[in-house]
Amino acid sequence: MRASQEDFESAMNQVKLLKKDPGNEVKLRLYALYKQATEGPCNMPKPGVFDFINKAKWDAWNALGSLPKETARQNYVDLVSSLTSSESSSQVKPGADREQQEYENLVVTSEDGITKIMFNRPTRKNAISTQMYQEIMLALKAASKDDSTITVVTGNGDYYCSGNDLANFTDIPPGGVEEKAKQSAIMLRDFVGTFIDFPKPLIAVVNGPAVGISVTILGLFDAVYASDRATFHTPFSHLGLSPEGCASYTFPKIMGPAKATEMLIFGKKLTAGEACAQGLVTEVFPDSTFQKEVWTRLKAYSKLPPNSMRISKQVIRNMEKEKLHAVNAEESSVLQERWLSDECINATMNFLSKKAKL
Ligand SMILES: CCCCCCCCCCC/C=C/C(=O)SCCNC(=O)CCNC(=O)[C@H](O)C(C)(C)COP(=O)(O)OP(=O)(O)OC[C@H]1O[C@@H](n2cnc3c(N)ncnc32)[C@H](O)[C@@H]1OP(=O)(O)O
Repeated sequence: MRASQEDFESAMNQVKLLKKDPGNEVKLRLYALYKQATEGPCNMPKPGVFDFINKAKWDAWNALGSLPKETARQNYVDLVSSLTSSESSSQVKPGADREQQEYENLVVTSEDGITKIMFNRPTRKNAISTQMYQEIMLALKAASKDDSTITVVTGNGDYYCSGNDLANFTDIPPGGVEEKAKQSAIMLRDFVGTFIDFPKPLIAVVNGPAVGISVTILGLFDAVYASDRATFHTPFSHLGLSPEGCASYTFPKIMGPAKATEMLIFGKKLTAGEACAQGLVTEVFPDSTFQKEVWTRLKAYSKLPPNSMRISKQVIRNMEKEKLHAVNAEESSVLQERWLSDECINATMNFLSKKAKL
């Protein structure tokens, strides 16, 4: 069942009762979802650049694109529910393993045996900044030790994730671009390694389009549920790059070398249905019932015996671990060179100077 008007109104009241300020990103998200749910797609003229507050609100609302009113209403109710439950769980067990760490770019909640890690930069289509890579690693490490039985990764807003934040290329340290490439290769290897070693069932709830590294690492998840609005795009050649996230190994295994070539070399964008037919996605749901159906199923899975699930995952995955770490190291080292290539620098500059989009 979808969130009713009554659920929506009750969520609006609960927001007023929040004890803790949820922070500007979340408040903007609530504003945008409220406007989308009540008025539909953004219909206001874009405020001037110096009208900071209204520009931020406009950006947040506009970022929701053509998200249907009902989905926005549901997402609003879900977001409020995650805020209120994180407040009440920290009241019930302060200082215990349910304690929530503060993240700037993620919303992490733990409820019903499920830890949910939600990418939370909707105005940037959830692009992964350097800080966000670190936060995702921290959140996964915490989830591996908490008392939840399964861990879910999802996105806030109309996108699941638009991949690496291309602005990461502009933050060059005193050691120069070579030093930046070296540090980035280490960070990338650690980031992907955290997924390879994750001990519990790891599930992606792909709520919208997914790009780049957010697609490649899906090969390291245990199940991938997608809305029929989701697409899967790895435009590495267009960006002068090469695959990461172990996709050079997992994708040919999952879908066969020819289909993997179309995605990883030619940058073919797959619909959710195509990705499911090729084995990258477990199941596709209509967007209108996506959240409801997926979370009902996940709640049922989270009640299965946790040790049995962990051990089964080990049995399924452990034989591959050594190979996956070797692939990860090789992909990261190849990328370290690629980032310094003219092909990559030109593609990134074209995007950042707004001359190109995917
Ligand atoms: C020296 C070496 C340093 C290396 C550091 C790297 C570290 C690890 C790297 C790991 C390897 C990962 C590889 C990848 O993930 S490759 C994929 C990269 N992603 C992209 O190329 C996507 C780029 N974005 C787009 O093409 C479009 O934004 C998109 C199609 C996703 C959406 O288009 P739409 O028109 O719907 O929305 P907007 O473009 O208006 O987006 C809203 C604002 O968000 C900004 N945005 C979106 N995605 C990104 C992104 N990936 N990086 C940076 N910014 C992004 C977009 O620019 C808009 O901003 P403005 O409102 O300011 O215009």
